[in-house]
Amino acid sequence: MTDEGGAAKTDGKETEIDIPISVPADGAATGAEGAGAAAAPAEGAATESAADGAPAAPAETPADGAADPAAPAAPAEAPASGGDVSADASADPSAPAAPAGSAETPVDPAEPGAPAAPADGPAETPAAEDKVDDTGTGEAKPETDKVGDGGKTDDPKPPGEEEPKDSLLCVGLDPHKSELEEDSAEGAFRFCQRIIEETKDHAAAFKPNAAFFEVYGAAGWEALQRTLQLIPAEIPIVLDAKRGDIGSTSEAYASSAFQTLRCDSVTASPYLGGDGLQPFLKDASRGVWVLCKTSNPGSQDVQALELPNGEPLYLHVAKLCCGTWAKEHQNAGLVVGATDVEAMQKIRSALPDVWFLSPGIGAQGGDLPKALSAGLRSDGLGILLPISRGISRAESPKQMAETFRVEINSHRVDAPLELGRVETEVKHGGSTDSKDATACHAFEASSTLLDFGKSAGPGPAAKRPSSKLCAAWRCCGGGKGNWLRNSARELGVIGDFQSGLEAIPDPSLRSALEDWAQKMNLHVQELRTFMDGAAEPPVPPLPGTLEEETRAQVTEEELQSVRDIGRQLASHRTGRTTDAEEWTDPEESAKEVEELRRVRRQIRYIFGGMLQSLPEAGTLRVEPWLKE
Ligand SMILES: O=c1ccn([C@@H]2O[C@H](COP(=O)(O)O)[C@@H](O)[C@H]2O)c(=O)[nH]1
Repeated sequence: MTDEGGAAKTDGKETEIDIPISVPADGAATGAEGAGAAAAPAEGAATESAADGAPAAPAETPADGAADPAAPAAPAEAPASGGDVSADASADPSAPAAPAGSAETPVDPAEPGAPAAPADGPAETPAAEDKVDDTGTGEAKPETDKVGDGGKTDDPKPPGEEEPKDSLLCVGLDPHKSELEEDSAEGAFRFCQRIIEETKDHAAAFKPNAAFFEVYGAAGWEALQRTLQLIPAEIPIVLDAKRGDIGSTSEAYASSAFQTLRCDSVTASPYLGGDGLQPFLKDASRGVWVLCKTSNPGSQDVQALELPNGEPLYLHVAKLCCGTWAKEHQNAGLVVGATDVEAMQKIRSALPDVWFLSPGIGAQGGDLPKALSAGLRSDGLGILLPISRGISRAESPKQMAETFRVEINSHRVDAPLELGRVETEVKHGGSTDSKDATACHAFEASSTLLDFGKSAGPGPAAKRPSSKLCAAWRCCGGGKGNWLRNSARELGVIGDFQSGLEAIPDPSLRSALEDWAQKMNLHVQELRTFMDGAAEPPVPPLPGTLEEETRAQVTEEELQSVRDIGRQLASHRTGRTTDAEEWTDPEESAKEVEELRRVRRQIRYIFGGMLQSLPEAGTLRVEPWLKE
């Protein structure tokens, strides 16, 4: 699932894909959405019976489902109204669709190309005509009819104009028997109907777990199919079925998940190897979430085994999967439980762009802030957080979904800085200078912004370099209203350019950074005036005009100056000077010196011969010329 995974279309709307199966919609989250932070889950709890991590979600008893502490039964009558949830098509690159993300090819956070897994955008679904009739009626159901009301929305917006969902929350649909009003397939269906209806405005994706339907036999399977049809067409579906078998059997599993059930992505086990996953991976418009480091305590038993090279098995799986098996379409994401922050960090360091599906928040006790800090990509995306009981068992699933979404988003603001700190820690071999890291992060963000700004512009999301950051810069030159708002919102992520600069000891570097920060803050201010409606964004210059050329030149110059600052900053970080020679890799320079010596020998040989043959040769002194 890479952000570049291409445009994904669902229901006629284009979105950029980042991940394999449609992911969360738009990027940037600002804490401003509502504060209400949900209480952070108990730290470190990784057992199911541990503290309940969800804001106010009841802790789970060991035996799932059985002794459920008075879980409020879900009223079953909620009508399935259509989805008016819109996937972010504009700013985001990353709507979850399929997991994306390649191992070795870091996708540009800001953009481009999130790992094929949860793609930054809904994965394409097959055309309606191609769909297999799964209704038993003999009629193929058009994709838009996935929504309970026939796919209609109250206020349909033209493609590209939808409001961003701005969520990384994946609502789990796990109809535990103990939570049903009626222990039957119909009871399971009604439970899901209510959850979908109440949470769809906050869900970046839905994740039904097949087990809870299969338990009711044929009627349960039918309930699953009916449930899937209630999910608004623009919200991607992660089928949690943990498939994977020998290739020929996986073909049937893949066909069941993608054609029969029309899900956008599916969870699968890596332990049968690449051939067992290929049937799921071969369709670029679908995604696979490969079980990498699961959220249960027993994941330590096998997944964490240490390989001879010192690497845990899960890390090897992650690299193999995203770097080799899913290389072609980058449509694999990784299931990395939010209960193991260390594993999240390790995998994130190795695979900066891959999407994670990270269950474990809520009933399993995962620590949300820590998980986000460890797993978010530097663009504030890259994780889908599936939460089932933490939402379904709340008195109001609707409110709980909102609380989770807001809570998650509030951490997305800080996480990149925190990531920067972690990176710096690594680079410094353990010593931490978080202020310095803050500056580094800010620099990186701005440099990305400039890079993307150069090619950004209004137009179909899939054609833009995706990213929120790009919009931020260039939107001064004329994004559409929606895009502009998104951009400005996204600036919340990188808005405080000043922070930490006073900690830079080198006065010239500090002053360069301050100049740059001032400039970036002016852009932020300008964007805010557009956002407030106090000013209209300027009409973008026509391509090829003098104004356009001047703008391009200014951008190029600024880009250069930001790069210079970057070099200084890196120099400050590493303790090396910016002197070009000292930056040279010693091995490389040894090779270069050797090559120069070889060339010099040749010159000496050729010219020496020529000179010797000249009549004046006897009076010429060649050696000094040929000395170093
Ligand atoms: O590592 C994994 C993989 C999958 N799951 C599934 O996610 C949900 C979690 O439910 P909660 O109620 O939010 O704990 C459930 O369907 C699991 O089977 C997981 O938990 N961990």
